[in-house]
Amino acid sequence: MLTVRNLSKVFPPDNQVLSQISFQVDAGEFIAVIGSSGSGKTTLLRCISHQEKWTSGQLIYNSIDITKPGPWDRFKLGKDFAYLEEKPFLNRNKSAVKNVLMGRVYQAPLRMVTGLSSRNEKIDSMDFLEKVGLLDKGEKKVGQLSGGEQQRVAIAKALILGPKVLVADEPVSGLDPKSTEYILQDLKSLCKERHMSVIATLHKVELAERFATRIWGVSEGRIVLDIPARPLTLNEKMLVFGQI
Ligand SMILES: Nc1ncnc2c1ncn2[C@@H]1O[C@H](COP(=O)(O)OP(=O)(O)OP(=O)(O)O)[C@@H](O)[C@H]1O
Repeated sequence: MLTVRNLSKVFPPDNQVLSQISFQVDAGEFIAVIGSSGSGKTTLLRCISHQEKWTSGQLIYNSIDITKPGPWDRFKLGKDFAYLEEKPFLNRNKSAVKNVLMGRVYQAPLRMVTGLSSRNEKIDSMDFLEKVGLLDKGEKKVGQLSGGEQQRVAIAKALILGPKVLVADEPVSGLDPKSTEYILQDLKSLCKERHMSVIATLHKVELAERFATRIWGVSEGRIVLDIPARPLTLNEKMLVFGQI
């Protein structure tokens, strides 16, 4: 479904952050990306989701080369790829339902500007909030929700366009164990039930081992480990993190 060949990224003037990365992602995979701070995980995710320009390499999505997307490809990418930043932008003064609807900006830009939404759109938005266990908080202002709840609103917002690929940078960083469990379980179910692919950085190895279907270990801008998810051996941890 998604193929990357020889992705390299150099930040000017000469900071080579990713080197010759290649991989293939199938529908329904939940890939956890682990690695030390500064190894290039965020840059990799930003490149995959076209948040960052590639220095070289090729990106093929469903047999189409989208390395340098034109306007139509960009529109399609906006629908099929969702990028969830570590600190996603949410409007704290608007309700959870309204925030989720803002994820529809591609489909109804004018309505999003005017702030009006139809009854059906509201129901759609509530459906997605229900999926992340937040239906009862739909009318609350986002600023009044906990960090974990806000993250779940951001996930619902990312999901409302029905993406095929969700790229998430540290979706559970700073969250308590219960919210962490809830969100990762959610993502896992979405992969299984909707055949969505998730590529997410996770700072704790045991979370990657428990929830993902595949683990990538990134070190110095390369994927040095690519295995079906299972408990890592000490050698594998050393390969990814160096001396531990
Ligand atoms: N916009 C940028 N301009 C220049 N250098 C950058 C830029 N973004 C990232 N880098 C550099 O790329 C390297 C990798 O950063 P990246 O954020 O991808 O690492 P990471 O593995 O996600 O780290 P962390 O776990 O701490 O978030 C770092 O040395 C960083 O300074």
